[in-house]
Amino acid sequence: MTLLDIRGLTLRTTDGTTLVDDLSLSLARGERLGLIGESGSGKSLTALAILGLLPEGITATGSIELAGTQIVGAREKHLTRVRGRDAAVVFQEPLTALDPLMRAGRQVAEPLRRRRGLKGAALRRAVVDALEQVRLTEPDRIARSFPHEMSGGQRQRVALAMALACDPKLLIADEPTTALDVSVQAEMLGLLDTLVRERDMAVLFVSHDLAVVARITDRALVMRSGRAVEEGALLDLVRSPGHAYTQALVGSARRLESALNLGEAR
Ligand SMILES: Nc1ncnc2c1ncn2[C@@H]1O[C@H](COP(=O)(O)OP(=O)(O)OP(=O)(O)O)[C@@H](O)[C@H]1O
Repeated sequence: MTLLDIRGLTLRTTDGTTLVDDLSLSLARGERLGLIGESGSGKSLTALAILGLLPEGITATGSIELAGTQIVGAREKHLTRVRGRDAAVVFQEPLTALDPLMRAGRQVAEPLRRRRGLKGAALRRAVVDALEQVRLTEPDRIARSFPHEMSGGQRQRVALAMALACDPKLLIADEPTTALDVSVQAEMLGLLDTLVRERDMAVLFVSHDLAVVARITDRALVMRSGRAVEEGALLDLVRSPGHAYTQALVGSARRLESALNLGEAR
């Protein structure tokens, strides 16, 4: 069953510049897709458009149907219902999602309270549970900490806990590990893979790094200058890129060998 269906999505600035041009893609429940392309190719804007979170001055035309709701042109009231329940996002920089002045526990509590109507002791238990699920040791201490008192990896886990809190059908991960150092990055990708598998969630994984995408998904769409240039199985894209741009991406993938090995192991 189709969960996300994007048809002819075009994103333009008010001065008429086209940033994403006639993009179409679809994702079934539980399915995973990588969105690959170099910086500026339109990946993040596409991810934001799915949640109706486009920045001021950028307008969308075309269609984005998410779990039966048309997102393009939807009222904020409808979008609020969709966010968290149907789709949630984890960004590259967890500080985008986290309020620097609020303890982590309160931030994780917010979606749980709003969506599940939990309060008091039940809410406190759910917060600790959510922090444990993202494998944060000492969840009680983390719950009492402010973002600046945590490591980058811990902050990203808290952001992931918030995104997962309402059990969304689709998790959009926009370069969620790029800001982390390599060993923390590998751990985070492993965790993401496990949590999403356990929950049977669909994933749209945005990255410029083929090796990273290969850890999470085996199908990808390649974007260049706002357009989809190629889509297919990651292994096929790596082994026989049909488009010169994909070829260049593959050529520049520093850890191509590991991408292939991981792809084969899946
Ligand atoms: N608020 C904005 N107003 C005008 N142009 C924007 C805005 N946000 C992004 N853009 C432009 O839209 C294009 C696509 O940006 P987008 O952030 O989607 O790319 P990306 O592929 O995600 O790149 P990165 O990996 O660097 O995040 C870029 O040319 C960018 O400069």
